[in-house]
Amino acid sequence: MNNILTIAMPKGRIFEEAADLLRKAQYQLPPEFDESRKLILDVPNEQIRFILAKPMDVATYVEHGVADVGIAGKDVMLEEERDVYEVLDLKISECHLAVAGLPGVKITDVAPKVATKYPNVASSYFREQGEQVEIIKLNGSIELAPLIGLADRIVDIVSTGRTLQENGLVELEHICDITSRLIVNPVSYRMKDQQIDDLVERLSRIIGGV
Ligand SMILES: Nc1ncnc2c1ncn2[C@@H]1O[C@H](COP(=O)(O)OP(=O)(O)OP(=O)(O)O)[C@@H](O)[C@H]1O
Ligand SMILES: O=P(O)(O)OC[C@H]1O[C@H](OP(=O)(O)OP(=O)(O)O)[C@H](O)[C@@H]1O
Repeated sequence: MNNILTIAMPKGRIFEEAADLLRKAQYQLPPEFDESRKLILDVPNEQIRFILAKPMDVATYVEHGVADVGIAGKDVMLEEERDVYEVLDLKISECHLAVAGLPGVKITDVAPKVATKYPNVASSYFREQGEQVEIIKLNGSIELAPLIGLADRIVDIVSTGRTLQENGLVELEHICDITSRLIVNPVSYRMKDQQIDDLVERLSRIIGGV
């Protein structure tokens, strides 16, 4: 194992907040970080490499050890059980998972349809509630499903509530709060303990506001 610490960064909406956190923790970031289309970026004269992945895939890179650490939403961690350590709540990209639907609709089906990007989270939530449902997996624009008659309800991320509101939907049940987490490959944690402890400590100081 080499001495370069590879950090898997999620592209998309977490990216900016995560990069800000690293900058505040005095990490030097690659000069072309914000505007490049490159997917592997090294920091000159530092033992750090960044890879840019889809948010849903970050834990896959970390689990397979091609990235030592990564930043992933708790929603992703709940949906796909991964053999990684979740070491720090970064308290960024705050949102929550909720059940939503059209207001005032009485569901009479034995197994109402639930559309979601999170089939495992949704299945276990309704199982715990003792409700039988049929899960329909979608990859985005989840709010469309009840509007067009594909599903009776949805399980999705809510942040400002704007998407629900503008589509005439209401939140019915709060499932859990979501933030982004720092995740670590178990072997890397043993082999690169100093670099990873340093990262955790520096980030903790920023998150804790010290
Ligand atoms: N509206 C939101 N507000 C705040 N955080 C969000 C919101 N939607 C998602 N998140 C968090 O950000 C993470 C990444 O979301 P993002 O939309 O960038 O990726 P994605 O869902 O894979 O989108 P896409 O498939 O369009 O790339 C999610 O896993 C979740 O933790
Ligand atoms: O409460 P709000 O602030 O409106 O945010 C919630 C929306 O954000 C996410 O969608 P995203 O923008 O990632 O698009 P998607 O439909 O492609 O998943 C999520 O799936 C909701 O649709």
